[in-house]
Amino acid sequence: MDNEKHVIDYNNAVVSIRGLQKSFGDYHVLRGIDLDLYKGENLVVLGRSGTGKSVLIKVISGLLQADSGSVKVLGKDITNISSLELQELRKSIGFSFQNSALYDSMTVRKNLEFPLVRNRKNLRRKEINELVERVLDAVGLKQTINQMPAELSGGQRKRIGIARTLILRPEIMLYDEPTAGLDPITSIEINNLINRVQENFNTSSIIITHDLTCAKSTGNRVAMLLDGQFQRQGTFDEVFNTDDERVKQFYNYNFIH
Ligand SMILES: Nc1ncnc2c1ncn2[C@@H]1O[C@H](COP(=O)(O)OP(=O)(O)OP(=O)(O)O)[C@@H](O)[C@H]1O
Repeated sequence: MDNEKHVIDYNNAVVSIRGLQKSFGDYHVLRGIDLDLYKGENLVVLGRSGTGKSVLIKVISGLLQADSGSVKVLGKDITNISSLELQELRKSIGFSFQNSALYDSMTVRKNLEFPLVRNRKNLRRKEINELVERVLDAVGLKQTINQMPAELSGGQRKRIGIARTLILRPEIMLYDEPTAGLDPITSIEINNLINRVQENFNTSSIIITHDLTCAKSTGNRVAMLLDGQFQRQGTFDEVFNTDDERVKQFYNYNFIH
């Protein structure tokens, strides 16, 4: 882990999106998205089911192509680069999937080694072992190194999934529903982990969630997708301090505590 003090640089956008549009057939999902993710910040993206939150982070990570608009990631417009450049850029982006995406037939150690063996081919065995132990320590699960995913709880699997993403030291982390399907106490552990990752790995993150406790405890800023656009952005309190019925309804249905 890095010991340097974590700071958010609001003059430096690591992701900068303007006028992003994305449709599937007649369904116009993203209708002119403008969004900045600043260096070192945790930005929470909220929105009802089906509003396009996952589509947005798939576009940012190059898994889906935008129809129009610009999507700059670490200074490069990914709508306008070669597939080789995109491949290179994607090494700086960590994607934490909703289902943790672990390989069931591999131990925790092998799961964590997998991205290293694939992406950093000249590492020595000792270096691989050290990197694996370091990320396991960062997520507080050193004792699980020889276990199989099936032997872990849902919260532990989630943490191993995050560790596997962190092992390549991404500059940008994209978390898709990090607390989905977890009980409230395990969810709080994941929220704390997201904050520790921000502090200790100096990441800039987009966190997609329905969980307003997660949004409140991890988000330096919150952006809410409404009708295909970010119509509200600001601190948690700024976003929800409104008479907009759509926002009030979202709050009332999603806030547990
Ligand atoms: N590859 C695809 N092909 C066709 N339609 C798609 C595709 N991906 C997403 N969609 C549609 O785009 C819309 C937005 O999907 P998305 O998964 O981004 O929603 P979401 O906001 O992440 O929802 P949830 O909170 O339920 O995960 C949905 O109606 C979905 O069916």
